[in-house]
Amino acid sequence: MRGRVSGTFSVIHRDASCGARLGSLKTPHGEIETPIFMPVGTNATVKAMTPEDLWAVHAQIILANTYHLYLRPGHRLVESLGGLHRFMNWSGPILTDSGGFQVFSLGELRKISEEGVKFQSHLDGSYHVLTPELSIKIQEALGADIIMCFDECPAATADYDYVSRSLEMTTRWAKRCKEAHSREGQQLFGIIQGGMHHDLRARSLNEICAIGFDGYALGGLSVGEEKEQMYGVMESCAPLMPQDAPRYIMGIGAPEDLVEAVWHGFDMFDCVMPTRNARNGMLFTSQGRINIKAKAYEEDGGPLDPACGCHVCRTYSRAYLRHLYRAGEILASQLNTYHNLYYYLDLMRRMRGAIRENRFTEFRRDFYGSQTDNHV
Ligand SMILES: O=c1nc[nH]c2cc3[nH]c(NCCN4CCCCC4)nc3cc12
Repeated sequence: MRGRVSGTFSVIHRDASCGARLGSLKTPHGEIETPIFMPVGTNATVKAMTPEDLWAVHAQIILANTYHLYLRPGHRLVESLGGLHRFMNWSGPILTDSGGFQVFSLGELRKISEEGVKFQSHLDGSYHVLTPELSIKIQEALGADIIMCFDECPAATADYDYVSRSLEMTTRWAKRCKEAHSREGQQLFGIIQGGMHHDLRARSLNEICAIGFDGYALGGLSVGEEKEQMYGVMESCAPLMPQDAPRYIMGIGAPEDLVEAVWHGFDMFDCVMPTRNARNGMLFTSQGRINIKAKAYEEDGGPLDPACGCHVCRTYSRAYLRHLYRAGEILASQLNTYHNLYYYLDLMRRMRGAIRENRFTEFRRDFYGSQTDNHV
């Protein structure tokens, strides 16, 4: 069992008007400025983006998934070829999710027990058992800079008693994960559960923090709950979480969710929204979301977002992006993804600037005013 990787995270500045803070997180593959958004690279690729594109949109750290890489191509193969960084030619930091959430969102015929989760692969129906120990060994073999404890994410509809019993097992699994983890320099984050119940959240938070990890994540969110419930959990948990460790909310989220979470004092985020929406023609702009396939853009020779400095907005017209999408061209996914990730990462950069200048509360107010969400 490894102790905490000391001295990797420091809070550089706090905005006195709210919970927002500027941080620095050191990893074996580089230093990360927080608050930060992590593009999702599930199968060892951020879909439609080359590593060069990721650097160009100022990505600092990306996420990959244990469940997917274990099933295909296999963590031992990736390890034998030099690890995930070498395999995908990404020299920056990587965080891997532990697989529990994906087993429940993708796996077939799952059976959960104290040992772990039995499931059938969604790829070929083969049978597998994912345990806390195996999840840690897979993530160590992949060589991620930050790895996550194996946990259970209860459905948003789970009742109080189920959520209570589930968080207790997640705590027992977290202890097993810490016991199994031995890779020097690799950070292990704990995951806090408890559903939408503030008393259960506090219990899970105290139990996970008592074990001691290099960072702490809120799990069990963005699973279909109302925004008010999500924001309520953020508000109740942030003040209870260690001040001197990174705070990560898994699966979050839309731009407005990121602004709200940073305001409460969270540091790290991941979500498929910018990349998945891009492939569906839903693009994020300074004026809100637009649907590029709308007829309104058929003859629009202007930039996707006049306020955006990205290569796509400086080079192509909305009419061209609409044409590519309607023609089913591969370039549509590439250009749309490039812009959406640039928008997300530039939003994080703008939030860091607002914190640095103690004006994050004003930033949050102005952001809500700007998002007309016209959905045209
Ligand atoms: O409790 C969790 N433990 C481990 N990993 C997780 C990943 C998660 N991802 C999400 N939500 C993803 C929601 N996303 C939003 C955009 C559309 C596709 C689904 N919640 C999560 C909770 C967990």
